[in-house]
Amino acid sequence: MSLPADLLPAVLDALPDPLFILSESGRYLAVYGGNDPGYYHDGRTLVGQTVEDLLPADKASQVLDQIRQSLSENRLLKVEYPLAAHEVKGLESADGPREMLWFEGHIQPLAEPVNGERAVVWVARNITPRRDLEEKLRRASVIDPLTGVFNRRKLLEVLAERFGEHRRYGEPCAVVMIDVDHFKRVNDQYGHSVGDEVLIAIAEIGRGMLRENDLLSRFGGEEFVLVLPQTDLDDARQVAERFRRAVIEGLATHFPDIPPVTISQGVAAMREGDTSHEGALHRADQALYEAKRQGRNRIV
Ligand SMILES: Nc1nc2c(ncn2[C@@H]2O[C@H](COP(=O)(O)OP(=O)(O)OP(=O)(O)O)[C@@H](O)[C@H]2O)c(=O)[nH]1
Repeated sequence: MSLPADLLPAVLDALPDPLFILSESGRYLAVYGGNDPGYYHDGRTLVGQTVEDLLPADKASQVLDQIRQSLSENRLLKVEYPLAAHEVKGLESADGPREMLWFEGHIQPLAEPVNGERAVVWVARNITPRRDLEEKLRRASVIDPLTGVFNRRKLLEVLAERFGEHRRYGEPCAVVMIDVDHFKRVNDQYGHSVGDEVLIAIAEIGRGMLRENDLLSRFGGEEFVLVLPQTDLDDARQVAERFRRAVIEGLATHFPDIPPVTISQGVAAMREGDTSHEGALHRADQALYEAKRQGRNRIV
């Protein structure tokens, strides 16, 4: 059984995702489907105009390139791109989502020219929820959920990168290992949730005082690691000292009812002879151990 031919326009209009017929020169020749304003704006007003008339210059030129690529390779081309209604002339106040959306475009050359010009069928699917989820997962894979600073996995990734730069270009890089002193007592006397809040506060204090390229990470438990690119041992020691003071002051303000909480820190720098990033990390860990041994609340 085949569908009656006169049903075809209704079918095209019922397509869940919008379908554009675009000429090689970027003119919207027809628009079908995509009628749900929860996902799409009504694109019928675009017909007759070109992508250069309607889109910001960089996006228009990207669309033209993609149309030409699909035509010249004569194949289905899949692309992903962000676009917001306010970027498309004529759609600024149309019904539909207002935020920046992500689309997956499927571009297929048409077998026949239209008005003497080659053309493509461009189906645009709103994939914003999927992109949002991907972004959340990407963040979750590198962020410590309690404190919001980077996790150990990201730390090791960045340290390896920095070590590469150190070995190739001699870029200095310092590592500071930080451990909360007598943290078990905080947990035991004031409860685990107060302990958690102390860790969150330390992370916040750290984030507030670091440079953009510095990386603060939670190594595990009550241990944090700072990576300081372009920093030698002396400068790193000064950063650690500022951090030590900031933590004491910050925690005293946040938690006036608990005795002062301090941190011990081990500082090390990448150096010649290191065969991996593990070298500086290991020395920082040993220095931290020594700081604890010497009585805590100090930097070695
Ligand atoms: N609240 C809280 N406590 C944690 C977390 N992770 C680890 N801890 C606690 O951190 C404490 C670490 O204790 P220890 O390794 O004995 O060290 P410390 O008491 O800090 O003593 P020093 O390091 O020797 O100064 C343990 O009580 C752990 O349960 C966490 O995510 N939240």
